[in-house]
Amino acid sequence: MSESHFSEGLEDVVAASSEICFIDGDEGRLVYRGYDIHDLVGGGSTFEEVIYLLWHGELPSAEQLQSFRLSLSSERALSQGAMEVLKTLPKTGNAMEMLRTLVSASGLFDPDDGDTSYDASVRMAVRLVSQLPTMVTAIERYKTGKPQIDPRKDLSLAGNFLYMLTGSEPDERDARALDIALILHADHELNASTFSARVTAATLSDLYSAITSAVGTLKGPLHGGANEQVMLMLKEIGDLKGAEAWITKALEEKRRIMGFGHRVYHTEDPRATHLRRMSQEMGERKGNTTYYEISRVVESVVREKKKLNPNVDFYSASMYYMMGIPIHLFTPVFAVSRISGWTAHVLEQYRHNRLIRPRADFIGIKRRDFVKLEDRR
Ligand SMILES: CC(=O)SCCNC(=O)CCNC(=O)[C@H](O)C(C)(C)COP(=O)(O)OP(=O)(O)OC[C@H]1O[C@@H](n2cnc3c(N)ncnc32)[C@H](O)[C@@H]1OP(=O)(O)O
Ligand SMILES: O=C([O-])CC(=O)C(=O)O
Repeated sequence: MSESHFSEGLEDVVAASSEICFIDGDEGRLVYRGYDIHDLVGGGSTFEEVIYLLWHGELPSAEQLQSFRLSLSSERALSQGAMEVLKTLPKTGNAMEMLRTLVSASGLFDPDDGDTSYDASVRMAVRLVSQLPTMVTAIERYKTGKPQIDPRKDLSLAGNFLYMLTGSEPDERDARALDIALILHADHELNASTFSARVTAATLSDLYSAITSAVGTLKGPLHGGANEQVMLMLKEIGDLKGAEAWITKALEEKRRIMGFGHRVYHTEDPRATHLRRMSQEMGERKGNTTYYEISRVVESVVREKKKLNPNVDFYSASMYYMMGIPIHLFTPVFAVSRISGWTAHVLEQYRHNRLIRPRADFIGIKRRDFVKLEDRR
């Protein structure tokens, strides 16, 4: 294979055709099924509407949305089997690893398990989107030794997540902020986790297997795991006074600054534009803008010295933190949103499937004479 065929990290390689999500990396546009995320957020769309849009290609009518919400909210409870599996996991375990395990285990308890039809996969997708928030909050309550809380059907997906996490009636403004964050994280074309879901689906493996692959891929700090690393960095910086010196030194030491840079965007990530404003608003409402202000200093130094823009993970970190979400749940919350995109992509893969199997640019030794064990030194 010649070198010209090879792109390190598959940069700019087109690996699938898709109708779901369009990114213009030069203009900084993110579009779900033709709708710009700025219009969805500004127009008062909801995460449930966006899930419907990603799956069906159209925004729902009021009637369709009502019945869609009902179908989602009636599938929120985890299976007894999945709850039993949770109890066997170490309480100190990494929350994303626990989520990956619960997703995988839930497949075995799904009533459609073993049914390889497309319709069964759609029913599984409904269950997964509905149950991921329950899995994440069940993990947190298990880790902290708190009693489990049954999901409520009358709340939005975002509101019910906050209710199950805290056990109290969610603040409407917090629920809407989370709802917007879920819209913003819902899909992003062939990002690493979606790609891994599609690779698994393309072998005609089941939806749970594909999503288990995706959760494992999202966990990494170069992908969804970056939001937790951002918050740990902001806490290490600690106060506004030392922020500029801290980040300048980190850049001098050639450290990778989490929450900055992107493979596709060469300009501001359009999601960061919303999340910057939301981080400020959340900080002001909760009476502490320190982490927002530190973030602004970090952003301005990284922009000036490295010409790198913040990505979706940078301002979501301080926004979630001020909302009271524990740092180790930031990436699981990303998964609560991205499950909508993952499932949309897996279903699209099933509809037009071909095995995904690239080649490697082999740089090892191609032929050697075998040496018997007794003759090796
Ligand atoms: C939801 C998401 O997945 S959004 C991304 C979340 N990940 C992060 O925030 C982690 C930090 N960012 C990064 O590591 C990268 O920008 C990535 C992984 C997102 C994209 O990386 P790539 O397109 O592969 O760029 P790559 O890693 O090759 O870096 C290119 C150059 O920019 C530099 N660079 C890129 N991002 C950063 C960063 N965040 N901090 C410091 N330098 C950086 C690299 O050091 C490299 O410099 P060099 O050529 O002098 O060695
Ligand atoms: O697209 C990517 O490579 C990463 C990203 O921003 C996302 O998954 O939201």
